[in-house]
Amino acid sequence: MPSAGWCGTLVGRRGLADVEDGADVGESFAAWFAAVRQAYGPLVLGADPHGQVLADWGLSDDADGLERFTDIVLGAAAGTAGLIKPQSAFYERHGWRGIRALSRLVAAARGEGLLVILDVKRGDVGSTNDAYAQAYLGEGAALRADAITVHPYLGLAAMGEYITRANQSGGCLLVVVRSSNPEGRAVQGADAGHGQTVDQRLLADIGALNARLAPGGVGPVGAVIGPAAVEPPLGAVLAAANGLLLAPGVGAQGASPADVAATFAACPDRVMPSASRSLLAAGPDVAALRDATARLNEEFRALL
Ligand SMILES: O=c1ccn([C@@H]2O[C@H](COP(=O)(O)O)[C@@H](O)[C@H]2O)c(=O)[nH]1
Repeated sequence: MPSAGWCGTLVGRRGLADVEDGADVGESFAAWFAAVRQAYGPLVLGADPHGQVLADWGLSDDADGLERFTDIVLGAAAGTAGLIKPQSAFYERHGWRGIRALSRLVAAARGEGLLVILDVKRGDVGSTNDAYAQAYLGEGAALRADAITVHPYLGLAAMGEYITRANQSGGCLLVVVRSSNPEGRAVQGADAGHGQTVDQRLLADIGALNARLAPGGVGPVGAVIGPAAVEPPLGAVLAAANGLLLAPGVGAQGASPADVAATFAACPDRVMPSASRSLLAAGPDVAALRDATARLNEEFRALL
């Protein structure tokens, strides 16, 4: 799929898959992430049109406001960041018009060569997961993203269609393993037997999946891990998962770039730190938002 290119640096996407120096970035999300990380840094710009953000930007909290929000965020992200993460909830609350705005954002961002992580946190029984997977991942998906987030409470084994589609289309499935909010600990830190907590067990299972799908490489199944010093530390288990790691909670929820570096010291090159409200506070001026994004990306680049 041809893309508009960013400042002449990254000139293609999966399918064309070229970078300036002629290296082949390959077909996978992981390969494309490695390329954008090198070009811009690992930061994910969170595109969350909270009511408060829209108000602060002088936009209406309706579909028109979402469309304007989309133009500003796209203008700031293109050429500054390699990844964008819209949170579906903030679009869904405006019904079909909100979904239309989200669809335009996702398609336009992908067209600009950005990797789009749609934070939609699905997860159901297998037959319903199949339908969600058809909606978001792979060729012909109605709202096609490069990656989506899912909850594993109904079992990783029920997620076959997400994984197949992500793997076949160069996408990524991001499983919520250790969330950024403290309320998640009661479940995520529970004893899963064999001396493992639930989050450790999930990472081990993700590692087994990736070992089968991408032996020796970074596989299509990743994890969502909050960047906080929480017991037990995940360290080597994170590295052994052999997947990409989305780290939300930077800024507004209190995590700093140093916290991210400490949490992911075992595999810094696989982390995708994400910030929404703290970055959006720099808007609505496109140049100011772009500068804030570029600065945070540089900070992460120096640490990870
Ligand atoms: O554990 C998680 C998983 C996802 N999120 C999402 O990330 C952003 C955070 O926004 P900030 O404004 O940077 O706090 C939001 O979309 C959450 O749904 C998370 O925070 N924690």
